[in-house]
Amino acid sequence: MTIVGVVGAGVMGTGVAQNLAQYGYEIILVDVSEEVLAEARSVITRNCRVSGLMGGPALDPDEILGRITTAVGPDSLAKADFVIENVTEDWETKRGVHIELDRVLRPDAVVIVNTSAIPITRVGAVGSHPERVVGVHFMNPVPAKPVVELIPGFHTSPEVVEVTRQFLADFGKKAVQVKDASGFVSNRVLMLTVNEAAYLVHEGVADARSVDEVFRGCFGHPMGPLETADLIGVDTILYSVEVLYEHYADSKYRPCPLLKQMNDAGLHGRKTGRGFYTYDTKE
Ligand SMILES: NC(=O)c1ccc[n+]([C@@H]2O[C@H](COP(=O)([O-])OP(=O)(O)OC[C@H]3O[C@@H](n4cnc5c(N)ncnc54)[C@H](O)[C@@H]3O)[C@@H](O)[C@H]2O)c1
Repeated sequence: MTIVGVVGAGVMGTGVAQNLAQYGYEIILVDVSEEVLAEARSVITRNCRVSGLMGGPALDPDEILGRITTAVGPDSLAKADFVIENVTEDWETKRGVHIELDRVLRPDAVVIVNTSAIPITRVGAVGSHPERVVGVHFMNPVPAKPVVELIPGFHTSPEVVEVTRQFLADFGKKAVQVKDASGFVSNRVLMLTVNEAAYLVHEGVADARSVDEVFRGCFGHPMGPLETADLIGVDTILYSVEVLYEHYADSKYRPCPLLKQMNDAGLHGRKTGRGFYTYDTKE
């Protein structure tokens, strides 16, 4: 039985854990506190209940949660074959977690980094086995998105890339391999778009609803950029734009002040019930 550690039980970690559990994997889901893990279990329960209604498979929450063990801190990951790290998009946080993972994991465990924009080579350099560190940029919501970006770092071994590609295929994900450049393919474009859309609201050119309506109505996008920001998390958008700005030292990635203010005010989007739009968090 393949054991998968999932580190970070936020928007992405809960999606990754649920999706793997749907395929019968045994999951150890790790975060910083019992409170966060309890909330993660309720999010997974809620998402399983609505899965069938949203066009996904009908899921029994008890069966899915029965395959997910939760733990505070990384020590229980010593037996994991794969670890998927999904912690906050902040370099010092990711760095601290990878130092810990390097300490507890078996040397042959594969370490998958789920990040919006942080270069995989930079993460690999934190531990003593950069050859087993590989990037996988999952899309949100994870169970509903069949394609991911697969990103080898400078030192990632070809064997680890192939083992990861197969592991992804085994839970229904097609991997598009891209090179290790901050933001990869998807977020070099998406984060610029969302950041510029936030500037339109910040400058009073249009309100959020009008911005999104232009993208949906004129271009046929299923969601506008600001609805997408709320789905991703306004905090994660800001952190990702900051990573791009710092990495490329290019002013085209200058973060919109409105994103900073919303982040400070706790308007993080769907996960906090309010972002560019307001949500019923019990949905
Ligand atoms: N939200 C998206 O749409 C999306 C899509 C693709 C990739 N990503 C990337 O996935 C990663 C996670 O994003 P998210 O949206 O789930 O963020 P999130 O803020 O929803 O969740 C992050 C989780 O990490 C936890 N965490 C922080 N420090 C930790 C530590 N030391 N040990 C264990 N857990 C810790 C937090 O408590 C939180 O539960 C980020 O790198 C992000 O850029 C996000």
